[in-house]
Amino acid sequence: MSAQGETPVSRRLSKIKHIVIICSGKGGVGKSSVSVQVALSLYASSPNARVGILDVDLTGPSIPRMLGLDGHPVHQSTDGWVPVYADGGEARLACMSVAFLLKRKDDSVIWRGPKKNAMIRQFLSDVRWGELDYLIIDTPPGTSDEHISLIEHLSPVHSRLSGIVVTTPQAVALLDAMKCVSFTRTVSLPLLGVIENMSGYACPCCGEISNVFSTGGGESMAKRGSIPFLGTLPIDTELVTLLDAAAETEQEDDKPIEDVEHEGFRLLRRYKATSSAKLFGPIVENILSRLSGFTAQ
Ligand SMILES: Nc1ncnc2c1ncn2[C@@H]1O[C@H](COP(=O)(O)OP(=O)(O)OP(=O)(O)O)[C@@H](O)[C@H]1O
Ligand code: SF4
Repeated sequence: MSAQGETPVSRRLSKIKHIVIICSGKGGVGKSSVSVQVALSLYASSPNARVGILDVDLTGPSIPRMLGLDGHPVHQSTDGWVPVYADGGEARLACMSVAFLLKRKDDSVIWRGPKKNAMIRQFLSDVRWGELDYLIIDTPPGTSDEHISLIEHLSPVHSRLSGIVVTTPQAVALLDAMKCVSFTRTVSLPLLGVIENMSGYACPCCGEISNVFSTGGGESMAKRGSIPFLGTLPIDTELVTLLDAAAETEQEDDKPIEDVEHEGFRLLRRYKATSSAKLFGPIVENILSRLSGFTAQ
């Protein structure tokens, strides 16, 4: 750290207004899908919004696949790694993930803590994020090496840091979500709130929400823990179709992947008009209003 308290991370992230860490107690509750929806909704919230999404789920990176960016190379510039832009030349939605660094998309990452820590430091200090309104960070489930590294490296920019906990309504997920909340308290990470995912089922024909399993558990957990509740998301088949369509982008044999109009562009164009975006609307409103409160603090 320099005399002024600056670090390579704080210098690199100096033009980012809000950094939001998305976590979950349990795996498979939809944390990465929610991270993508937060990024897409913030991107769509204003024609000038600049958003970054950093995937630190190092052993199970799924953000590039969900954004239709699988297979895109990351370029090195004299000023560090250039992120992959989901919106091409507009450069308002930047993405970085270990998946971009793997030779093959089914290669596995088997790293111990120190190597993960070094990778996360590099993502924060060596990626040319530039000016962003929001940097969304998708993390692995639970509270692991990745979370501890993130919190440590981000400590110089703590005043711009906040978190969101994603859970499903089932008791076992809620118990793990509460452990995650307890971790955020231990490391003094202020929470924007809790999102309850897969809460009921949205009928693809009429949009009616049916409560096939339990619902409301996330909200009552938030109440009990005195944490803001950001909203519920139903099991949403349109979202799955949308993200799966993006994931299925195949590179045409005769074109370099940078020249292919990848599914990411189409996803961005389509997302705003989907019922998934409408379902996410109240949540992104709550996030924006909580973030404006953070700035005022
Ligand atoms: N609201 C939803 N409606 C329907 N399917 C969903 C919803 N949220 C997530 N899914 C699906 O559930 C699966 C798991 O989601 P996702 O990968 O986002 O979970 P995760 O919590 O990030 O998982 P991991 O533990 O692997 O990090 C994906 O196939 C995703 O498309
Ligand atoms: S919610 Fe309505 S449209 Fe959907 S399956 Fe049931 S009856 Fe049909």
